[in-house]
Amino acid sequence: MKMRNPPVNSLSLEFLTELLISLEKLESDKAFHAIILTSDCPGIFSAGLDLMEMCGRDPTHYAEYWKAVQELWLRFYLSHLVVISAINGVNAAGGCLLALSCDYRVLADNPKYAMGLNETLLGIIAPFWFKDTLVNTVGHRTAERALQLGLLFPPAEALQVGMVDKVVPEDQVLSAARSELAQWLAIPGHARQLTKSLMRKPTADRLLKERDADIQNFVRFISRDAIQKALRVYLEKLKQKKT
Ligand SMILES: CC/C=C\CC/C=C/CC(=O)SCCNC(=O)CCNC(=O)[C@H](O)C(C)(C)COP(=O)(O)OP(=O)(O)OC[C@H]1O[C@@H](n2cnc3c(N)ncnc32)[C@H](O)[C@@H]1OP(=O)(O)O
Repeated sequence: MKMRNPPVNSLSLEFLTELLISLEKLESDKAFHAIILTSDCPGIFSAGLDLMEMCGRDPTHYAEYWKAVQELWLRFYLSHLVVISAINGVNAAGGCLLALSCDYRVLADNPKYAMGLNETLLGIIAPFWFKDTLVNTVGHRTAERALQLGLLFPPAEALQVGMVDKVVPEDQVLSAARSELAQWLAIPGHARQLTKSLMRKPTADRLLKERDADIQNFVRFISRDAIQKALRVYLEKLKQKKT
C-alpha cells in the first residue's frame, strides 16, 4: 500500500477515508495475507494528521475528523493481516502512530528521516491511545521522555529505543520488508492472528469503551482559542521555513 497524498502525505479526512477503504478491501479478500505500508512521496512517509482539518473548522467537522482518525487506528492496529511498514521518509505524529500500529517497522537509514510523536512541539497533546501505542512499543520511560519532549528520533536512535525493528540503506527498505514478511507468513495464520489480538485487544478496548468521550474531549480541546492560535502559529512557521 503506497501512500500518495502530496506534498507530505498529511492525513486529511479524504485521505484517511481512502486508506480505510483500501484496508477494508484487502482485509475482505481472502487472497491477501499481508500489507507493506510505504510512501510514494519522496523523502516523506507522513506529516501526520492534517493540520488544516483541525484549524478554523466547526465542531461537527472536528468530531467527524476525529472519528475517522480513531477508525483508521483501530482498523490498522487490529488488522488480521500482517502489516509491515517500510518507512522511507520523515514520519511525524499521526504518521508515526500509523507505523507504530504495524507489526514490524523497517526504516531507511537517512538522518533526515526522523520519526516520533511530536505533538507537544505544536502545543497539543498526544491522546491516550497514541500514548498507549508508543508505550507498548518502546516502554514507559522512553515513551514518557519522548512524549514530553516531542522527540523525533533519527534512524540510529529510533532503532536503539525500539521504535523501529530494522534500519537499512534507503534502496533496501522494500526488499527488507519483503524478506521480513516471509517469516511472518510462515506462521499458521489463525495462531498468529489470535496472538496479535491477545496482545492488542486490551489497548484497543480502552478506546472502544470511551470512543464518544474521546471525540468530545478532542472537539473541546481543539476548539479552544489558545489551541487554534498555537496551530496557526505552527502552520505559519512551516510556511515561513521556505522563505
Ligand atoms: C486531546 C487530543 C488533542 C489533539 C491531538 C491531535 C493530534 C495530532 C497529531 C498530529 O499528527 S499533528 C501533525 C504533526 N505534524 C507535524 O508536526 C509535521 C509538520 N510538517 C513538517 O514538519 C514538514 O512539513 C515535513 C518535515 C513533514 C516536510 O517538510 P518539507 O518537505 O520541507 O515540506 P513543507 O514543510 O514545506 O510542507 C509542504 C506543505 O505541506 C504543508 N504541511 C506540512 N505538514 C502538514 C500537516 N501536518 N498538515 C497540513 N499541512 C501540512 C506545509 O504547510 C506546506 O504547505 P504550503 O502551502 O506552504 O506548501
